[in-house]
Amino acid sequence: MTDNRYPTETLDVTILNIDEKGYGYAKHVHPPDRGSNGRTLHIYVTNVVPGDVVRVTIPDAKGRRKAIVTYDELLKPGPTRNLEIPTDVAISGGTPLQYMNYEAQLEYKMALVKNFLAEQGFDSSLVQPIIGMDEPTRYRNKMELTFGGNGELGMHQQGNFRKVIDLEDSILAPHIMVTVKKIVSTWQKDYHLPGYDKTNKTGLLRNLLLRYSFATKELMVVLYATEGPAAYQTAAEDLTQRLTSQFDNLISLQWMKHASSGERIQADETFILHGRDYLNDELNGFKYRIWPDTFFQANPIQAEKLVNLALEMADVNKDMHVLDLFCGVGTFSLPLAQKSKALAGIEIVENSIISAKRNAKDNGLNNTYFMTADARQGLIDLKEAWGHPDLLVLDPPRSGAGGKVMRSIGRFGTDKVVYVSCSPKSLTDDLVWLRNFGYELVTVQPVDQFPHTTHVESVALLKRVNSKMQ
Ligand SMILES: C[S@@+](CC[C@H](N)C(=O)[O-])C[C@H]1O[C@@H](n2cnc3c(N)ncnc32)[C@H](O)[C@@H]1O
Repeated sequence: MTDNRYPTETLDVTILNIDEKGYGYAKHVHPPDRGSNGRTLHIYVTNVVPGDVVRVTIPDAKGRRKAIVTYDELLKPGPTRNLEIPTDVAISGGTPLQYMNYEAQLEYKMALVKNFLAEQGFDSSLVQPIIGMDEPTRYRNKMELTFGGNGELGMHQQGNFRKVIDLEDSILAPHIMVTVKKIVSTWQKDYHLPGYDKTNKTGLLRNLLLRYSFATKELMVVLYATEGPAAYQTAAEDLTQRLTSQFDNLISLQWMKHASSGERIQADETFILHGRDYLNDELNGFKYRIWPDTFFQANPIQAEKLVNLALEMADVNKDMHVLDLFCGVGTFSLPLAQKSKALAGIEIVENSIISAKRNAKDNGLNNTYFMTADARQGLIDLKEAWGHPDLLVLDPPRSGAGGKVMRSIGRFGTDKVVYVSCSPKSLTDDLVWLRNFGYELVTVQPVDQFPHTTHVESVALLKRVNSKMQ
């Protein structure tokens, strides 16, 4: 029911800045009157850049303090707007910065890293100029698409997890993935297969995972559905035919049953429709086997730079024992092992450790020791099983390592720590812990791992300057 005291208002506002989630911020102070008492309305707008003047429609404007909206009309573009991108393109949650020119995106990310560190009293001049991409498009080796309830196949709308925007094309996806997407969408329509409706929890098709190795050219296609393929035999065979006839490099086509209502993409049962269940990839000259659920760096061009930076900061030699905490399938471990005396890796996902061991073997490395464990417990057990490292490299998930793990690292007391982070906020929080244990921040190198998104990766080097224990 509409509240007549607070009618819908149309406002022309100027975007002041872009927040850390990619929303443009504008504010509107209502003129003092009976309805609002001069109250400020904070407006968060999608698809904008700083300085844009946009017209927005806000329901119940005077009754709110905050509104998240998409603009109706761009009245004047801001100075950093990339005018080559059409302004009427609906934007998915994946690329909130795509309307900003690339130089400005890099500046925005530099400022994020510097500001988070400065807020906690670190010297922001230690932050080196960000390393961007020469060609910042179509860089992803993995795309996870979602089927919507109305025949869409694409990405979630920014700020609305229930709405899927059909993906005609994506600035992030290699052309081959866009072609696969089109074939799968046509196939879905031809067989009238319903997409999964998250609200009613009905429908068949849930997600489409695409992996493509730029190095080996191998292509993997994985379909997630609420049922297995048995009742859809003809459709499944035809999908196989459509894809294999188009792509000689399709080395894996899998149908995964995912029956539970949980949002996280997962497989209760695997059905291989074509080829094998993994893909071969390469990074920094090392070979990796990647399964559908294996974590692997998604931008290989920037990931190679990241690994090289970590190696440079680590400055390892053949006398050193190195620990790679949160090691995954060994992206940092293998290059570190090649240059050191011995390397240990700790990781919580058992399949990743199985894969890391195999990857070490496939690459002829025999000085590695991999352990499936939670980071904190792993640090305790490692000393017993393997000894004390000279250097610790860590690459935790976006949420950071957290206080308990950082305190354990502080007590562990290696002379040098190389911290690879995908969130400047959690990096800063974790570095505060290390500072309390007598570590000094030497340098921070941001890397733009994901152009057009708000994410920024950083590699930080820390040295222990006193052994003060907390
Ligand atoms: C950002 S990824 C880095 C992986 C690896 N360094 C790479 O580049 O491929 C973070 C890794 O931490 C692992 N992880 C998450 N929580 C963990 C925990 N509590 N203990 C150990 N590993 C954990 C994840 O499974 C994931 O492989």
